[in-house]
Amino acid sequence: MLKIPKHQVAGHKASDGLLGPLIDDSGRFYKPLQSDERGSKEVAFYTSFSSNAMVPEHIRKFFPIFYGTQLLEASDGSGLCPHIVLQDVVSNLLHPSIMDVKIGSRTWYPQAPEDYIHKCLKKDRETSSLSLGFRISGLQLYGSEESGFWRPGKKVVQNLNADEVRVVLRKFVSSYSSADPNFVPDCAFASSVYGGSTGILAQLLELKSWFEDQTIYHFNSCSVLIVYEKGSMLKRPSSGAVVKLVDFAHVTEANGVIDHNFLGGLCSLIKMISEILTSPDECRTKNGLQDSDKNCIYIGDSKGE
Ligand SMILES: O=P(O)(O)O[C@@H]1[C@@H](OP(=O)(O)O)[C@H](OP(=O)(O)O)[C@H](O)[C@H](OP(=O)(O)O)[C@H]1OP(=O)(O)O
Ligand SMILES: Nc1ncnc2c1ncn2[C@@H]1O[C@H](COP(=O)(O)OP(=O)(O)O)[C@@H](O)[C@H]1O
Repeated sequence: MLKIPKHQVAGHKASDGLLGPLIDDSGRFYKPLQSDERGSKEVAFYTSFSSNAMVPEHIRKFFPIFYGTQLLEASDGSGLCPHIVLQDVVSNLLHPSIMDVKIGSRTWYPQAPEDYIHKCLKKDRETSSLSLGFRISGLQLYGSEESGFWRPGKKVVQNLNADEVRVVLRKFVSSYSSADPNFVPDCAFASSVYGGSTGILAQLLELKSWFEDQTIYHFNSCSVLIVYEKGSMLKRPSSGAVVKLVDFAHVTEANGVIDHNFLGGLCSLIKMISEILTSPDECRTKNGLQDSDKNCIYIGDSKGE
């Protein structure tokens, strides 16, 4: 049976009669094709990517598996609508902590209509995209059985400045997560989630080495999803943290040109995560009290939509 995903952190959502993705119990994620060219462009990307022999095999793990398209009853009640059928990358997780990081200081693509470029430019300027080369588009952090999930509002998350983004990347791997403004990130899981030979940093570096070479696609406005199961982390120190790329509605052909925009944003994210690994204690003062100026950035709760 199709249902609304519980763990979707950004993008168009299926609720209140709106068109959005659906999932089922078999581990598939059904993303409806938007009525303009965005849907068909995303299908075209997945079709091209799936059969492109120039894409190295080890890079495919960074993309959800593509199972074609399927006509399904749309979530908004408008009737049958084609959906892109994808691997649901969080289907095997009970308490996933998820971060959607939109990569690139520029989220528009050169051939886009002028009004669309203006809309994107405005968002890029008002968020950390311009200063950092990426912005957090959506976030959910699992705290504990008692506190459940912390899902700061979409606009609040997107409008974080560079310093606030730094703190959120620390909170993402901390043992406690909440909207409490006094919450000081302890980075307790930094080494097991971000670090290690298979952790997030290693995966991002592997992806980066491909982006240093690949001149097939420009991944405009595409996101890196960072996911790990915190529930199990509380019991055993193995996070199974993964990086997946999502949202290919604005991918364009690279025509032999490096995707500098994506590569630059990726390098910036890598640098920030590396810094957390080299100084995980930065958020704690020597006597254990919080440094309220620097570390206790309150990023609101789920009412901030
Ligand atoms: O707010 P809007 O109306 O610009 O909505 C954005 C969408 O534009 P649309 O309205 O469909 O043309 C926009 O769609 P496109 O990327 O332009 O296809 C995104 O869904 C964006 O969400 P996110 O930044 O990817 O998480 C959406 O942004 P947020 O709602 O997350 O700000
Ligand atoms: N394959 C997937 N499996 C699980 N969740 C996904 C998948 N693709 C996207 N999502 C979730 O949906 C959100 C929005 O996806 P996205 O493709 O960016 O949609 P939109 O085009 O509406 O912006 C992501 O932040 C993530 O939470």
